[in-house]
Amino acid sequence: MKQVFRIFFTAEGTRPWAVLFCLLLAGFAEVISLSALLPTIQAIASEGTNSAGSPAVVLIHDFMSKFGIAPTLPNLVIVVVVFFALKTLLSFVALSYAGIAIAHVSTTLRRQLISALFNARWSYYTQLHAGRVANTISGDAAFAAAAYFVAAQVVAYSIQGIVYGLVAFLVDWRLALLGIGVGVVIAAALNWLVDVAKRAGYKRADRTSDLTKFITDLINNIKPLKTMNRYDKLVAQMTGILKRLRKALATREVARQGLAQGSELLIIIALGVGVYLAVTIAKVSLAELVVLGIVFFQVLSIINRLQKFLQQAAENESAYIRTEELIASAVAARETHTGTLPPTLTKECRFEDVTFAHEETPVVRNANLSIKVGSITVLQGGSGAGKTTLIDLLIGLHMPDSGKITLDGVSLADIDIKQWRRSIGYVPQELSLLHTTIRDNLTLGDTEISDDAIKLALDQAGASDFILEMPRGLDTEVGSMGAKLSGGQRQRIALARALVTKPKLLILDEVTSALDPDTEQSICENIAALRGQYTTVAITHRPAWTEVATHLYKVEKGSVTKAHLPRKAKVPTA
Ligand SMILES: Nc1ncnc2c1ncn2[C@@H]1O[C@H](COP(=O)(O)OP(=O)(O)OP(=O)(O)O)[C@@H](O)[C@H]1O
Repeated sequence: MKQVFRIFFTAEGTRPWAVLFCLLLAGFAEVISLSALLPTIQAIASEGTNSAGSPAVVLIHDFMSKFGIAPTLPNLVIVVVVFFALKTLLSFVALSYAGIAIAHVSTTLRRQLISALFNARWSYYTQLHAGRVANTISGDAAFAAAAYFVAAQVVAYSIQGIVYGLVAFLVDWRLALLGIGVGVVIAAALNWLVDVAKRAGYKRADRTSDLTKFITDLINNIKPLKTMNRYDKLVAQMTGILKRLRKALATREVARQGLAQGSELLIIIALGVGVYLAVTIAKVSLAELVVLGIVFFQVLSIINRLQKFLQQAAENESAYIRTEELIASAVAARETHTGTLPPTLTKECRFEDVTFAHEETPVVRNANLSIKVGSITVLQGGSGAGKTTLIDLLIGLHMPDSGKITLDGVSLADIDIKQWRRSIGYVPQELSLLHTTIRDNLTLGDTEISDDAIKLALDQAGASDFILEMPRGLDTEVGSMGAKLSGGQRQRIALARALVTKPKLLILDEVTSALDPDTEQSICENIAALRGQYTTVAITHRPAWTEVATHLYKVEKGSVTKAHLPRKAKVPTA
């Protein structure tokens, strides 16, 4: 219940106080309308002034006399109808607004999540599961918005419940107390079903997330799994998750039905007992009995609906909480670069005694190296030696634990890191393309990149020929993660993507590992011909690269040493 109210009052951009104000006004209108009902029925039944002393009748008489309206039957009927219509209109406005705000809530949550994710530091992504993000963006955010709407309904019905309770007090306080007592007993008796639904809601959210994470992993690894026909054990694990999800859904449904049927039964019993006590013990008049009957029935059905909405809110609350948790974790992992200086690269990038550890494990130890502008610097070393980590430090994805990295003598810590990254062209080791066209993979949505720039980058990356042979050329769809292309074609498109913005620094991590020697040779020569224009750092063991390299460093267990080039760099004349 606490969470439900928190969601209603804190969901961004939903104007909870305006909604609450409308609902309170609606409640006030309903008190007037219902209070006018008692003298109206008395007048119709010609019961005279039997209940003239009832607080409800006093209230309505006072109210009407304030406005100079005589308490005649037609006037009373008008008050009942007008104020009931007013209540309906205000409730309609408040709940319609809350309904419209659903889209706003889900959009806001999604926007917050996307923004937080893209501003998080690199180490956060290494733990983040793509499936969880996909599940939250597509599913949980929508459920979370539903949680907000249901929370608004809970608030609306809570106010209505209070209003009816108040009217019951105005008619006959003893019976009102009895009715409210019965309502509380019914609510308490069935509350465990709300808890059951809440637990089922959390299980549903977690199992759905597990399922999405699992299936995302399987699809990403589908080729080896299918090739080796080894997916059956993993699919069996997924069946386990499906079973648990089905159980959570079944529990939720049983709890829902139990609540619906159970509360109906208890309401009928309570009404029967209430009418009997009202007639035999309290000896209320017919008019009072009718009004109390209406009020009781309404109070009990409000409790019924309130519990139903509370149950729904409890089910959906899990999605809201999980979405908030993911946003909070991404916000907590926000990159904390404070540098503001514009990056320049006219002389060199330097590593000065740089040390870095992943968690507790040292990966880079007192590294010193210099990447001269216009050079082709090759890093070589065994697997796990720390080459990619050195590059990640240069990009600013990690910050050194000690020592510093400088650009033209200025510490990277003082440089505007986003601007620095805008001047880097990067081809990662594990490359994967976006599921769109070749053109979109090159421009990455930047409409200012011209077709001429694209053509030049493709030529430099040795990708023009095979694209020209494709019937749809640049508009060819590359498939999921680029699966419709060969490994070498993907590498060349990734290289063209890095070159298309004419970066200051070109970082190539095993960029030609999937290419035949001739294609690799021609790419190396292209890069060598561009030596004056680009500063290139390449992680590679391929001889074609050492032939064009101007500097060579060996990386072993995180230590960097300068090495001699096997032979003088062969630099073709441009
Ligand atoms: N995010 C991380 N968290 C913890 N340890 C990591 C992380 N990334 C890399 N490592 C560890 O750091 C070490 C260096 O990894 P790195 O990727 O820099 O090696 P590499 O020289 O590029 O290897 P390869 O040639 O195989 O790609 C490895 O032992 C690796 O397990």
